[in-house]
Amino acid sequence: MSGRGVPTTKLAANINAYARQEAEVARRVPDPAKSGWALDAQGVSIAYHNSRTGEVTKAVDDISLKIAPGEFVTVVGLSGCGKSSFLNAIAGLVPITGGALKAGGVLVSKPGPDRAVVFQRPSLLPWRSVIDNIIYGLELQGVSRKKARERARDYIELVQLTGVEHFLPGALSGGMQQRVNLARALVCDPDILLLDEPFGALDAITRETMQEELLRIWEKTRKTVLMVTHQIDEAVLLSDRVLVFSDRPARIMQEVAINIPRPRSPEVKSSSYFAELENGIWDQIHKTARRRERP
Ligand SMILES: Nc1ncnc2c1ncn2[C@@H]1O[C@H](COP(=O)(O)OP(=O)(O)OP(=O)(O)O)[C@@H](O)[C@H]1O
Repeated sequence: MSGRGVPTTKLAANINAYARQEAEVARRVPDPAKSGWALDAQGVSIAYHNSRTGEVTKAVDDISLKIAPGEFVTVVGLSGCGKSSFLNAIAGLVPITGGALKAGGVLVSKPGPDRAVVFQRPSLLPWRSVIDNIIYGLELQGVSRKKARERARDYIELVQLTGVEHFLPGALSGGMQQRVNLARALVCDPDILLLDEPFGALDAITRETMQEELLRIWEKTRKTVLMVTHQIDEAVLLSDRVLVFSDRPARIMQEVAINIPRPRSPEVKSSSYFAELENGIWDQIHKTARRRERP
């Protein structure tokens, strides 16, 4: 890093932040070192190069982050700061241009069944029934339709779609379609679940229901989750840690440990501790927004 001309003070601050993250995770997660890190990002940078104009857009700058197996980590930040770029890089959909990114100890170079992504829009195949949408990924992996359908039953129950499994997606509400999307991701039994504003397209009431559902599903599956959201209360309710990204190019500006006992229910939102966490995160985001507004 020093070879790239990073000032010593900046380097020390990065190393300290990284060490703090590691210590914090180690405190809350029983033994991450034994099973290895679910995600290990070291100095990750992402830049987009427009071959037509020659313009380079730096989206992510020097992000270091370790996520332990079974942790639920959420990223928040201003629109366009680089959140999805970081998530897409972990998914193997966007190449990193600096640093190193490992999932389950293996360098990420392309998408893989160990990482499943749920986007804001369900993008279901309209001609396939609910169950056949859920098993699509399994079929692509070579699992027979019979076996895939058997495996899908548990997940249909988990996301509470029993009774509508033979419906076409067009007959489902937005919330139900997103349940299908979640089941489709979970049925492949990924090590990491990447959620990019999964409830961003839903109305407020459905979103609250889905947050509760995700809490319940996470309790049952204990998947490692990295989620991007614009909803600060959603981030606090669901996560073990919330990362506040700076404005573009994104860096980790603040890391907030959410020490609310689990299992959690939405009632925790009315506690003063919840409000304190939420307000602290909002303050950071507002500061960044004000900086962006300045000419
Ligand atoms: N494929 C791409 N090619 C060029 N620039 C891109 C590409 N994808 C994203 N960008 C740019 O990178 C920056 C970060 O985008 P990104 O989508 O990661 O931000 P975000 O924080 O997820 O935004 P939002 O919250 O609005 O979804 C933006 O300036 C965006 O225009």
